[in-house]
Amino acid sequence: MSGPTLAVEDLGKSFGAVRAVDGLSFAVRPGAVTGFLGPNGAGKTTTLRMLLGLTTPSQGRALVGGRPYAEHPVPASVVGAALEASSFHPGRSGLAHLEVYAGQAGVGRARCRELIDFVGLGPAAERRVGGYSTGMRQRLALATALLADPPAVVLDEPANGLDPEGIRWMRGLLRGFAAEGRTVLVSSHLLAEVQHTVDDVVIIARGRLVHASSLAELSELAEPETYVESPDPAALAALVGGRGWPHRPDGAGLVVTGVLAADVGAAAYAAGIELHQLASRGVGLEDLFLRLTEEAS
Ligand SMILES: Nc1ncnc2c1ncn2[C@@H]1O[C@H](COP(=O)(O)OP(=O)(O)OP(=O)(O)O)[C@@H](O)[C@H]1O
Repeated sequence: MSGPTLAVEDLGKSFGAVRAVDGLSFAVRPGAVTGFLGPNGAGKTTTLRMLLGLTTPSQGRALVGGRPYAEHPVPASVVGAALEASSFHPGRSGLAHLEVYAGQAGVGRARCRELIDFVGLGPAAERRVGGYSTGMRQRLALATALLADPPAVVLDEPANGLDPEGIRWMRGLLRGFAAEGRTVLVSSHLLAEVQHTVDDVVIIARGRLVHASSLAELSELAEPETYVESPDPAALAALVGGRGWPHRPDGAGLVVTGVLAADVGAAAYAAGIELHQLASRGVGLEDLFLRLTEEAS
């Protein structure tokens, strides 16, 4: 299976005075999981809604396999989407909900039963959705997205409400979809939440693109940090300052940025400075993510 490329080109959307999406361009390739990331209110949901033909762009276009979503003969068979897990009729059972959507997706009841089991809701299939937990609703939304076995999947904050086991399950599922060649786009406001799931990242803030690359390339931007502590803090400060290394005080020691622990240790040794602590503190990707999105604000 080879999924379609999802692309937005100079996409924009205003709600009155609010510029929710502002000249956004990026592409999402098949065969990979792409994380669509940004702080709350960055414009992720609005972008996904435009990609799925649910919101009309004020500018630019959103394309699925080279054409707008709505121009596909059976759009649900091209992209399966789960945008808002709360938009279920509370009085319907999970299975009945799936059956309502099965028609649109062109599939029968057997597929609904198969999917409800697949997402782990088998025992709750006949229960009213109104009594489902957030995690159960997420699973039901996912089952709905998968009805037509689509080659592309778009999920808005799919980890919300899932417990750690559920998150692991979701991760395995998405990795499996990508391995099959499908296009997988998942939004999140936390990079750490999807860090172990995604191959690529598209980061937005205030409706604008901040960064798009593979996760590996993003990781290279994260600078190493080294914590170092000496019984002679003045000598250590003089050494670090003399080398021109950016640093800041931290507790009894210093945090040196952009320099490996081995290099700090070697310099201290050469200068005859005793160290009591020397530790690498890789900058978390989350810090980098925060920096990138804050710089854009
Ligand atoms: N229908 C609407 N009418 C007015 N403003 C809207 C509407 N939809 C979104 N917005 C505004 O557009 C901006 C982007 O919202 P959007 O929901 O797309 O962000 P998001 O990145 O998905 O955020 P979150 O992670 O909080 O869901 C916000 O300022 C939001 O208040």
